[in-house]
Amino acid sequence: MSLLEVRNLKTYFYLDRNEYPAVDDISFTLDEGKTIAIIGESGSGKSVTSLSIMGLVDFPGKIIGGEVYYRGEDLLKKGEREMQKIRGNEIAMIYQDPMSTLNPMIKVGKQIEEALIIHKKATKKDSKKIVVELMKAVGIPDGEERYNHLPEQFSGGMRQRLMIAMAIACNPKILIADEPTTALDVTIQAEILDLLRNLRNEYNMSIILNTHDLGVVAEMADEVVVMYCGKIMEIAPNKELFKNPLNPYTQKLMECIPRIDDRKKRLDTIEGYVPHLTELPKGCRFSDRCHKAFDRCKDELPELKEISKEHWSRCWLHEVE
Ligand SMILES: Nc1ncnc2c1ncn2[C@@H]1O[C@H](COP(=O)(O)OP(=O)(O)OP(=O)(O)O)[C@@H](O)[C@H]1O
Repeated sequence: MSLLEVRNLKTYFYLDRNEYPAVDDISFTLDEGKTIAIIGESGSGKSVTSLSIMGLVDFPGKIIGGEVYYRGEDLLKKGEREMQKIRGNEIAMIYQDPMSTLNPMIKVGKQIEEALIIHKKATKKDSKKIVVELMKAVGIPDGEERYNHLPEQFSGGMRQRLMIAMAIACNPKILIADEPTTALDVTIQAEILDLLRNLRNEYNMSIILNTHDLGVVAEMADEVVVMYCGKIMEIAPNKELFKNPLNPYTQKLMECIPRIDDRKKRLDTIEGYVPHLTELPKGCRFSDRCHKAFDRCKDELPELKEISKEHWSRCWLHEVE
């Protein structure tokens, strides 16, 4: 049994009496100790997928179908109380902007401690010791002293480390990292990725990594899910995907991989733009921008099919090749 199994998940937004399929019937599994990367341009549904797993989708969004099995139990059937026990404790999330998680008015040590006191019923004395250890584990020395500092006294990279310390405080089985390095400069990005990799190995965590950055994917992921406009376009093991991208969308993303001397360039250089959910093409969602599209692509949505072992792709080209 996989640690996490997302099955036919559908999360739609409801605006002006219309429904918009932000996440549209997606399935994937995550095994213990593994990292799955979800990639795709802005608006493809990566964050909404993560929020759906965490039970954090708010109005006007709604999960309207599917299952999210964690250790065999469907999280979508759990009430808010049960989900509060799971969030932070079993599945934790880090975001692009640490200040969305850190309270600017509260000492950082206290903030990291909170989860330990709530979920692990740790005493004040024990928890302070654990917090100092956690700070050390994420690369913040002098924890005893820095425990009492406010978030503003830390640099951007250090705040990211604090957020990671908060996320791993209860030793979660799954860490969801939503664009964890996008806002950081290149050297700090590399340090944070190293940290995540080390923590994954040390704590035997599984990671769901949302990113635009294929360089990050190549270094971190065991498996890759490529999303576009709410649909999975391709899934494959990491090496296989980079060696043999089957879907024209993935191929285009790969063409946009920044060169080593230009790492900051992001993946938004495919010609055209991601259609808004209000104006999705009738057929394949990528058909308007696809260099290989033909008539059928404009009219009918292809299924996601296993083209070779563990390598799935959604494209009519596979039927004619
Ligand atoms: N609160 C909301 N109300 C309406 N639509 C929303 C809301 N949140 C997300 N969406 C829509 O859902 C779709 C998926 O958004 P999502 O944030 O998951 O994309 P993403 O792949 O994570 O993009 P990014 O890389 O920019 O974070 C987008 O079309 C977005 O406009």
